[in-house]
Amino acid sequence: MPERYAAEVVLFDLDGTLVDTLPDLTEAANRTLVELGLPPRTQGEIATFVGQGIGELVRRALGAAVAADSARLETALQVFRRHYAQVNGNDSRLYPGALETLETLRDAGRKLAVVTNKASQFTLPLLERMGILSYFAAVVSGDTLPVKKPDPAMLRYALTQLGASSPIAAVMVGDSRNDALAARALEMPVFLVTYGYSEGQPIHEVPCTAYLESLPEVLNFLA
Ligand SMILES: O=C(O)COP(=O)(O)O
Ligand SMILES: [Mg+2]
Repeated sequence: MPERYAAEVVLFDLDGTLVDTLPDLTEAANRTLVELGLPPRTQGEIATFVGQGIGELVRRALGAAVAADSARLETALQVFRRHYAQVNGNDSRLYPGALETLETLRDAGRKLAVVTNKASQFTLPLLERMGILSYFAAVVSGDTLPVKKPDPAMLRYALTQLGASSPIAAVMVGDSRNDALAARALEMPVFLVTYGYSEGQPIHEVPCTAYLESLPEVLNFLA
């Protein structure tokens, strides 16, 4: 029997954990690259660029040489925002079991929050479009605070918003080292899904409380 955690709060990462956003991120990135006269990227490449927000995604997609030109980088970011606003959600899908997991947690009286490095202009419409916005009592996005994960401030902010008594009363569920480092800085248990993006790093190299092959497995760890 695994150890069980009496979490009053469950914090969820978004991209690669709740929702497979890679098709739309790839489409927006490639529309951006083509518009700028640069070669498109494969979905596999883009997967390794996701995790630290759209600024990092665009910088990595451009490549180091082009991204070193700050004016081009800024233009590319604006172009990406325009394209992603158009496609955000078109081909994104909830991962198997995500909806059922949120339902079960809510029905058990736990408070849920999204803590994502995705910019808020994209986070809220995506949650709405996936039909899951109403499950969350708080949504902390990549531009809500001056810092992003792995800085633990985003998690702390979510706990404050939910009125959680302490980080020990919460667990985090994510797909990358950014999630793991942020949670571990607060000594919060952290579960990593093995189907996400993990910025191209083998997920089993990232220390965590336990790995989840599917989202509903988190229920086995909650008291
Ligand atoms: O926007 C990103 O790069 C990743 O977002 P996430 O924190 O929901 O994985
Ligand atoms: Mg993620």
